[in-house]
Amino acid sequence: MALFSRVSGSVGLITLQNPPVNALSAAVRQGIVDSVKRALSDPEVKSVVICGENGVFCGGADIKEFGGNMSGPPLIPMIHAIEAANKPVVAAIEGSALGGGLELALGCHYRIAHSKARLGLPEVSLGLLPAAGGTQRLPRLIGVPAALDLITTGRHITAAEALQLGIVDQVTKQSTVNAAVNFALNVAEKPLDARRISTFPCPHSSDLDALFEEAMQKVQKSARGAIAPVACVQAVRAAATQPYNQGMEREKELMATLFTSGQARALQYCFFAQRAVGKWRMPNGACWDTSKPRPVHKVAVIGLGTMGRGILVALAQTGLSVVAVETQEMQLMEAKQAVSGMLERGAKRRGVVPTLHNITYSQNIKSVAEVDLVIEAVFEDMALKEKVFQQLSAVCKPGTFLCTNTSALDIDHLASQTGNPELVVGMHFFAPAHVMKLLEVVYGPRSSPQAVATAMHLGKKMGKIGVAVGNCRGFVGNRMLKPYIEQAFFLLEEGGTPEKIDQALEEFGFPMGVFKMSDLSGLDIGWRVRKGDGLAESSAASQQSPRIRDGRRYSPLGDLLCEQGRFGQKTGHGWYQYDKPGSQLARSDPWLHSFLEGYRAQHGLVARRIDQQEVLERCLYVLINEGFRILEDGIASGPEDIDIIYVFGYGWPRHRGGPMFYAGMVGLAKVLERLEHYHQAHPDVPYLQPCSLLRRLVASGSPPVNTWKEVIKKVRSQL
Ligand SMILES: CCC/C=C/C(=O)SCCNC(=O)CCNC(=O)[C@H](O)C(C)(C)COP(=O)([O-])OP(=O)([O-])OC[C@H]1O[C@@H](n2cnc3c(N)ncnc32)[C@H](O)[C@@H]1OP(=O)([O-])[O-]
Repeated sequence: MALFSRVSGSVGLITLQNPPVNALSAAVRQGIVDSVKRALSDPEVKSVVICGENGVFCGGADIKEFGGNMSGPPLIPMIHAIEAANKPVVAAIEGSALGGGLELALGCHYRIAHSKARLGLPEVSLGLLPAAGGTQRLPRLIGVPAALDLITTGRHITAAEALQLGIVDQVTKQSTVNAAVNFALNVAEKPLDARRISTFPCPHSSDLDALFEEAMQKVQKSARGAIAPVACVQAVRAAATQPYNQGMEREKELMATLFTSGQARALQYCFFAQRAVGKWRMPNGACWDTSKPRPVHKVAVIGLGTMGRGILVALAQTGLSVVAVETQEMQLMEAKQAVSGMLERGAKRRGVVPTLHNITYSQNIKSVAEVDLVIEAVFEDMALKEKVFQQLSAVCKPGTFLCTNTSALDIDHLASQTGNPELVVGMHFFAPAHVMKLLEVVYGPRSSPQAVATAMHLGKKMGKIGVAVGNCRGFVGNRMLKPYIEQAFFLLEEGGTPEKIDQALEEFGFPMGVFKMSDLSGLDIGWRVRKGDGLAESSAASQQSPRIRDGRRYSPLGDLLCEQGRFGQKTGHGWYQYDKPGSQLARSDPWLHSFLEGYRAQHGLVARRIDQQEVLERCLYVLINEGFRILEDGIASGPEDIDIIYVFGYGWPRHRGGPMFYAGMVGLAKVLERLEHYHQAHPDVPYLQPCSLLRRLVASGSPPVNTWKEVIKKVRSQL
């Protein structure tokens, strides 16, 4: 709702009230409409201020309402009525003015912002556009290039930038409402014609066509198939080329297409899923309410390879005091130089002072004795990690949390190397760790809820999106990746090429296909794991057929490439060729194609044409199938966990909502039918066998993704 009051004698104060962000729900819109009417009809009121309760102006339209039947007064006429008012209306912006919140402010005649406020039109990240006049007013106010930037990226800007762009008239460090009321008193009798943004001409640059052509190419390149950024450019183009009313019609038309699109549903699902995973819950019911994090003042990072360095940078940037341990002197010196460079560059970008002095470097593990939490990031080798955990357990003060950055190894086994297994959790960062948002917080059967709460809290402080998951080989992300990569290898055997398979996945929306990704991360990593598992035996040494392991189909293609020293980008050759070791531009490699032909001939395989649909179905449905197994096993507490892990850690296109949401969009029955089909064709591939949870969901009528948790609970209670 919205509260109306009269302050300072003649100022009508309208306060939006809808905690926590004063979203424009039907009740709030009704409250604004009623309050504006009251203010305009009250002769004692000479000017009006609109503000939000509890230090937040407005977080925009109520996203929860998008899924249902919209009721209450619509936004557009409400904002028009404010702009058309014959008494000055001032927006007092504290906290956030986002989406419909900023559009409401743009309908006001003046805008005053607190210096800490953030403003923006982030609708594009929800698959929409600012359809309450935002695409038409903002270019008229700040010009086309700046408006295009804000509307197509959805980025939030500071009050200082908003002032510089001309979005706000004044920035204050004091009480914004007081400043706005004083401002309103001063402008009470002033004429308003020059303050109604919809009447402004849109500032024109000399070559509009070239400007929009360039903007369109830019968004199409970065959108990876998302339609909202394209619609945003089209709507701003209407502002630049058509009268206001026609522009509004175009905005409405484009919004109607976006609003009902699957992409908007997927992106809005991601918005809520991201917030849902922050409210983690362990199978025993532990969550924030029951488990408070312990304060962490001093942290240690053990091992300063690529991952350790990234983690160190992310920690130092939070302002925490960090002890960095690397036993090899050369490696320590190199790391120190690299980390300082990363911190300096990061600080320069953000216009802050680099936090180099937060770090103490040491070669001695005993220097971690006084820290509150350790993150181990040594080489991915169980014997080495066991030793480190035994040492940590001996040297750390009682109560120190011991975390491992392993990407797949058994957390419980590592916990068993220590005197206090309840203090051990996984903190699985993604490379580069100071950039990537995702953090899998992995609890073993003995991890205490407080250890999980502390790791989740520290992750949040580091700007990460933490997802708490159970312990199993590869946890959630890498466990699901295994069958995905396996299918890609099988498709190569059957006639595919790395180029065609990658192209199908990139057209789906991944930033890079499976083979380019594998070249980037290094083929030797998977090879080492397969060797450890006894799978990647050289064909001469092996007693079994090179294409079968334990009665299951196996593809030795990756192993064969590694035997040739082709480890990907770092060696200049992998599934593609590169100009030199370390180069990033993947080029098709004729050697690889003739190698594949020779391999097929050797194994009596006849290449067939594999279309895009088969690539997507086999690679993605098998990954989704493993996601259902993870849910069934209770490793992830809900589909949101899996989806957020894939969107933020593995490049799954956000506008497709994550693998589990996508399965719902495709139709669970269809996913099941295609898996059955492929499993029949490849009975020796167990990953293709549909998971029983998927069967149960289909049998229970394929309920929507937000109700799966209930079905899973029932399934698990019956076990
Ligand atoms: C014609 C249409 C044109 C206009 C379209 C729009 O305006 S589209 C909208 C354009 N606007 C946006 O895209 C802005 C979206 N919002 C944000 O970016 C951030 O929430 C924030 C920066 C406002 C506050 O960040 P923070 O870290 O302080 O807090 P937090 O993020 O944790 O959220 C706290 C709680 O509030 C909830 N909630 C939040 N916003 C909305 C909403 N609009 N609606 C409903 N709910 C919303 C959120 O789910 C969470 O609920 P929970 O889990 O506690 O039950």
